Amino acid sequence: MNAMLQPTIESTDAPLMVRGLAHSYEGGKVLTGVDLTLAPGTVLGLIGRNGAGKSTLIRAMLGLMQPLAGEARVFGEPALKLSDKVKERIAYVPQQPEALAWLSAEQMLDYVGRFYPRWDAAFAKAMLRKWDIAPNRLLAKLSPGERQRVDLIRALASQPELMVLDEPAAALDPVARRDLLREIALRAGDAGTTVLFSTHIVSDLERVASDIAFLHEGKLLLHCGVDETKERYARLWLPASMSAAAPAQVLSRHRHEDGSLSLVVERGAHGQWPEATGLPGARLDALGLEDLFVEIAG
Ligand SMILES: Nc1ncnc2c1ncn2[C@@H]1O[C@H](COP(=O)(O)OP(=O)(O)OP(=O)(O)O)[C@@H](O)[C@H]1O
Repeated sequence: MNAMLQPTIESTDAPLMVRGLAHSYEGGKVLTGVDLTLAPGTVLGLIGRNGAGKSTLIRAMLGLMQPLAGEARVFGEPALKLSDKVKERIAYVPQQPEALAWLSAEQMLDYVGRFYPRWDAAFAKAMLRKWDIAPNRLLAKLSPGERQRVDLIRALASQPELMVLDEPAAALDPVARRDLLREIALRAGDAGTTVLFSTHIVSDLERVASDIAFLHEGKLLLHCGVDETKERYARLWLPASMSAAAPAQVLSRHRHEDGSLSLVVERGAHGQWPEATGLPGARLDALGLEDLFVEIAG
């Protein structure tokens, strides 16, 4: 094989790796060429507007659906043909868990636990108590938030090397959400668990994620360290008289009624801001994560 075409060690061993992932539904294109490699121990927060394609990306990454194009690998194996050995190392919690709804919470956890060599039955029991789930209640009779809690307990108790959570906090109350974030941080810190979770809640990202990726218009933007975003991106405001000097490469561009421009700009390879930031009358503002997303997606 041509050395140039050989995959790097990083991409072949990565807990998750996708290249050129593209998918469309009847309504149109959702993913238009997504590349992502998750290094071991990363806690990646995937953010994007409703309908941006986060669930589709997650499902394609894990081989739960076949994308129209592209490649997805989990611990080096093709996602669509994962061996049982790799499946044991993964826990996935969908946005709306529905599986095994005819079992009680305790029955489901006992049953599923048999498939995981590192299953922590004591943890599962303790979490059911802590999160007020009656062990003998049927999953089908639980509220969406309770159902989501049971599935999160399942994921955590399996002590996976890779945990993928699709909007895990969506139906959780603030106390359970805080517990979950603490568990994620603990697992990532102590056991080096790799985590990917999608969310709309920027403060959750700031609390627990090491990295963020923003899914927008079918592509991943801003895939970088959470702390890095504040250093790397800013809002440049240019008065109308200077708008012709706006840089061509920007992440977003809004023209105001008075002709002035607001642009989200990025530092160059050597850490420099675009030249236009030095123009008389130009203003560069720092952006918090939430503002950054609103500027780009709004
Ligand atoms: N099975 C399907 N058939 C047709 N369209 C679909 C299907 N699944 C998703 N879509 C559409 O694809 C787009 C992306 O959906 P997806 O659920 O991946 O987005 P999301 O970012 O997870 O959204 P949300 O944040 O609202 O959960 C949406 O417009 C959705 O309506």
